[in-house]
Amino acid sequence: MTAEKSLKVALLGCGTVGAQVARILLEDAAALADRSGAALELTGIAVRNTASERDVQLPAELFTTDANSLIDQADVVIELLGGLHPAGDYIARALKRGASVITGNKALIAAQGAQLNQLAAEHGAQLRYEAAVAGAIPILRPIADSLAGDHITKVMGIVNGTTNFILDAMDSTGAAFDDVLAQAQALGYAEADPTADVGGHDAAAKAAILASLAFHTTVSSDQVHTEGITEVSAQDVAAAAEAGYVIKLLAIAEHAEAGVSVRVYPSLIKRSHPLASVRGAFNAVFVEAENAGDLMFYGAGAGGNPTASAVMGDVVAVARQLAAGAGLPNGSADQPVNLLDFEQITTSYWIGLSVKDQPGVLASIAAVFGEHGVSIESMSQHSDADGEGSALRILTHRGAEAALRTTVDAVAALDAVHSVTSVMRVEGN
Ligand SMILES: NC(=O)C1=CN([C@@H]2O[C@H](COP(=O)(O)OP(=O)(O)OC[C@H]3O[C@@H](n4cnc5c(N)ncnc54)[C@H](O)[C@@H]3O)[C@@H](O)[C@H]2O)C=CC1
Ligand SMILES: N[C@@H](CC=O)C(=O)O
Ligand code: NA
Repeated sequence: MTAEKSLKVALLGCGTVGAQVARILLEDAAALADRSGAALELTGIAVRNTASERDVQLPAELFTTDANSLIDQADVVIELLGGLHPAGDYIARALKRGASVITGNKALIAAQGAQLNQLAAEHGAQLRYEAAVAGAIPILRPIADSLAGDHITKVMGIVNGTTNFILDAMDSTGAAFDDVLAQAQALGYAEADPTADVGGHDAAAKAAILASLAFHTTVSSDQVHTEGITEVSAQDVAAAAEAGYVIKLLAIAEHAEAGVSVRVYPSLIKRSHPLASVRGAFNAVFVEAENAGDLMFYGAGAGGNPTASAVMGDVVAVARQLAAGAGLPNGSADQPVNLLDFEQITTSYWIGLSVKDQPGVLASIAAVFGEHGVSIESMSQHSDADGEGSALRILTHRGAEAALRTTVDAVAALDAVHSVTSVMRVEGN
């Protein structure tokens, strides 16, 4: 079948993801036209340097440094530059012209998604960003469309491939943090500035987008409590493994009666939990909804080809709408929600202590927990590596974050305690 309509597609960026998107647009042109109902004509690729060497061979005449001219003649703009500027300006320019936009830029959407969605709606354009969260995994459309008739109560998952790759390698091979990060960068998983990955900010942007769609509201990344994995040591990983746990960087968005909480932190989960088996740069997202119950989405969370697949899914969806001449409402109604302070959330703690090996120590520590109303689920004691004292590991029942923190501070102040060697939250118990 030959498509009668033709849509001009402008691509901004030809890095890890952009190059694969260009390849698919050119290689799969016939199939894409069939599925879209319109031929997708790649009119140009905006880059910084037209003469740069690239991994994918693409026709030289497509490259330009003039992004604005490309945007100004496009029906569809694919933004794969990353960063807030100039990506945000280019997207706004396209939407104001009524051109639809596809992006994988979670940092931008988590910061300015509400304004950009508004701009799209005002100009009858579409803005789609499935690639921005959990790479290839279809997660935003299931949340925004398939579950639109339900009430989502919780979204919890591993949404950063780089940190999962690092934590997995530390767990399975005992590899050092820096070596594994370099591998993740070479494989195209990491952000241009990898501190966005290891500092938890990339996952926080994704958590904000997930919470916004799941709870029909606007949550921005600066409202997400964010802790990265830079403080997770090889000793933490080994101690967790010994106790039957694995450490994962989790993004959690919860809608309870008291309000909404959105947070990212490294967390212990039991080895038997499905999230524990998410290896390498894979991602997995659990969604709990009132009527649907529990759903799990799993797949490649990063990398050029997987992410390009999500981009292309959005391109075809947009093209179908444009070919059919139909408009599509963007996102869902913005409802105000009460965002909880991080101190108000409930979680359980796994605490490692180095203590003096003398009578009465356990009783004094247990007393502090009792005084703060935090109950202990289990406690184990081993000799310290240096034989100077004892290593204690305490798992608490769920309690308010504020109470757990004050308890740790009070325990640290005890004479019998040399140091607090690790504090980590436990999820999925
Ligand atoms: N790599 C991955 O696994 C994933 C990436 N993403 C997102 O996709 C987007 C692109 O990511 P990657 O392809 O990995 O990044 P990248 O760094 O490999 O590619 C970006 C390209 O854009 C170019 N660029 C930046 N600013 C420019 C400008 N002003 N004008 C022209 N060219 C410019 C850079 O030189 C680079 O070649 C980012 O928003 C990223 O967060 C989303 C999901 C997964
Ligand atoms: N840097 C990100 C890329 C995908 O979003 C990651 O590691 O997950
Ligand atoms: Na996705």
